[in-house]
Amino acid sequence: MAVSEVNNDRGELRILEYLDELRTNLADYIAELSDAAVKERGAFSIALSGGSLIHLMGKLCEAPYNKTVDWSKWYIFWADECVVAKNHSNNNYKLAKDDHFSKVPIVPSHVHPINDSVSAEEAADDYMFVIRQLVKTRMVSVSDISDCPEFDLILLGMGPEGHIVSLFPNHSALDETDEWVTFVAGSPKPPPERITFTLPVINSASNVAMVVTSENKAEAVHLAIDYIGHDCQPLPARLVQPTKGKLVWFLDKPAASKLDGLQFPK
Ligand SMILES: O=C1O[C@H](COP(=O)(O)O)[C@@H](O)[C@H](O)[C@H]1O
Repeated sequence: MAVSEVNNDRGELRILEYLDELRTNLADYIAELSDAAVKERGAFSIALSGGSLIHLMGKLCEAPYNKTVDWSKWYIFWADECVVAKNHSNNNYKLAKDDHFSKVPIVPSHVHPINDSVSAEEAADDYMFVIRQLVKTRMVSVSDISDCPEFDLILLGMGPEGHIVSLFPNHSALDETDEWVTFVAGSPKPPPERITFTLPVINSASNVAMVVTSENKAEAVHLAIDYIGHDCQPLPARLVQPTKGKLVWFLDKPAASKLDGLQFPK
């Protein structure tokens, strides 16, 4: 059973009782956005995070989506990446490829992993350059209100302390407004070196999905959605506020359990 409610300030909330329902709902959502973007402009630009999100989008490799989605029009990016080799278990590209993209007919040249053979700082610069080329050819749109790329969809997970991509609470990378991609050294969650989209890029996307499951994230979900106090720094997840785009939260019941005023039908 699903509770779907719109919270004007913090986007649309889709709360699913069972993980299997969440997986189907998420696959439907991604497939619909892909269809719409391909119809409108002939391409679908999607940026992924790592972690549990990748397993939760697994239904896209199954029927009917494996046959109905126009994979040849997908352009795939990573919203964050650990600075480790591509065959390392912490590599977000490897996770997505093993679980997902090796199973559907994506065009290999449309897949844009982060360079793993240079330093974190160089990898961030290099990735900005890659995205800039795709913006020039309009495979990635450009925002008309910032000079940022406007991805059709950015998929985000969230850590139990409210971090998104590799933007951690109270970290200076949260304040980065000049660069599209930045690097993080000494990440509180291993591995220590990462590269990440910055908030202006996330907030310039046409669609942003926050996909969060399990009870250990319930407090951070509450703070990111309900909390309006001014006495402390907001969680990174609360700073996800697309300027013109649409924000949708996909939550399971345990992750949503601390939301104010939430009632599941009996
Ligand atoms: O460090 C990271 O963690 C978040 C959340 O991961 P999860 O496994 O708890 O869902 C992930 O979205 C991000 O890409 C990753 O770098």
